[in-house]
Amino acid sequence: MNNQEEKKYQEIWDAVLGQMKESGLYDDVIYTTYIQPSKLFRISGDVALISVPNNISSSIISGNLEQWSRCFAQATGSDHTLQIILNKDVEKLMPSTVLKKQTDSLFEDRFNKLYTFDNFVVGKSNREAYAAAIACCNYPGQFNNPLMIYGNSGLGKTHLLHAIGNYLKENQPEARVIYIYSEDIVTLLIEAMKSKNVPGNSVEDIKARFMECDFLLIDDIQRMKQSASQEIFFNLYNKLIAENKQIIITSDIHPSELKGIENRLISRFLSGLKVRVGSPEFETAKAILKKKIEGRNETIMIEDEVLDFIATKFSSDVRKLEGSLNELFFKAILENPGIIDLKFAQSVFSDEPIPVVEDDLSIGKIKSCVCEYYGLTKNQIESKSRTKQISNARHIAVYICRKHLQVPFVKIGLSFGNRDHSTIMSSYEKAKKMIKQDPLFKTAVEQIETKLGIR
Ligand SMILES: Nc1ncnc2c1ncn2[C@@H]1O[C@H](COP(=O)(O)OP(=O)(O)OP(=O)(O)O)[C@@H](O)[C@H]1O
Repeated sequence: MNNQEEKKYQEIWDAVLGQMKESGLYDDVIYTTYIQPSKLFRISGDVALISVPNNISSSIISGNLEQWSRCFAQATGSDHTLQIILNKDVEKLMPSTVLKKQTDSLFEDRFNKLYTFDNFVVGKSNREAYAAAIACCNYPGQFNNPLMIYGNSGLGKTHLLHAIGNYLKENQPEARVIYIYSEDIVTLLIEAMKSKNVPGNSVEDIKARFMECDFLLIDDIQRMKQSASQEIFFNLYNKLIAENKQIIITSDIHPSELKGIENRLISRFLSGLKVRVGSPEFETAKAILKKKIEGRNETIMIEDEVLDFIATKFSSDVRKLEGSLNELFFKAILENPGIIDLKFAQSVFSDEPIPVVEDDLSIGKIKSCVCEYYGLTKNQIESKSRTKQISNARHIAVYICRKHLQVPFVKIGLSFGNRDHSTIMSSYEKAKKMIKQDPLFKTAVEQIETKLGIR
């Protein structure tokens, strides 16, 4: 109930009490003790709920209910059935704190100001999702409804939802936007089901509030698991779509793999646009790191090579990329190395497992092709062996990786038995030299390139 409503109820009830007092029906002490503390709790349709402190008050008022009803009609100008309830039962009719808090704040601006489109680094892995998000802001409900953004944890899905919210606030301030976690919708609907007789908080009321939105942004739909509320959500969802309200949903798995969500709902999700955000490729990961460093006011310098190292090591999850920066700067404050160089970074992350690098497929392909050419195993090419055949094969593989994938030496090193970047760099230089000096070596390189279809 808002303040205005509360004030109105107070005025009505004061008028009713005034008339009843004047009627002389009650002794002064009875009136002050048992009647004056009563309140008009709520008017719902043609029912008015009167709350009283105890059973005695209830019996006294109920004993002259007709007269009370007449006074009430005079005060409000219409007929109502009066129902008396005890204060202690009012609690039961009140919306739970969760429900109240959440419905009150449905349209609140909950967007993290740092999560904007400008701060979102766009690369191959997320371009589609970025473009679709912007399109939804500008053409709501028209093309991509719903828009499902899915992908592993920590890859920027929530960032995009917040970016939409921030963008709309700036460019379409009149747009009504709800941002909500899927489990909060469930809580809200279940609470509404429980308070079905509470005016203002029934399922229909909650649905009506959702219908006021122009954009519904639902984060982490994979957590929506309560079947009891899904029927209601299903109806609400259909109504929103029918009225061209733009729905944007994130999920950490492809919508077709969602568990615990009714098939008919999944098929609705599948009918919209589904865009995946993947792990950032090396350049994007590095650009994200740079962006995050820009946003910090660090005085300590960080060498570019270190960014290569981190971008290679942690690119499977942007949250980990950020975490690694935090860790680096934290350790740098403690140990004061002057500048954060590769050696320092390697020492900080020496316990981290060697990652499976995303582009490994290409590096892996090159390695396999070289191994096949020389009749070696993958273990041999990655080993520390310096026999001519094995080291030549390794130099060629490193050379081709660097030349054709343009990946940093640090990254190649991780795929070659976690070798140091300087070792890989010298392997590459050796290969370049041998191509000039040794025709057999040069032919081997060319034949392998031909086999790989890159010549
Ligand atoms: N392309 C990007 N540009 C800039 N920052 C990014 C990018 N992708 C992710 N981030 C940052 O990574 C962090 C994690 O992103 P976010 O919370 O959006 O991930 P998520 O995909 O929603 O993960 P979850 O599924 O666990 O909720 C955030 O700080 C976000 O700003």
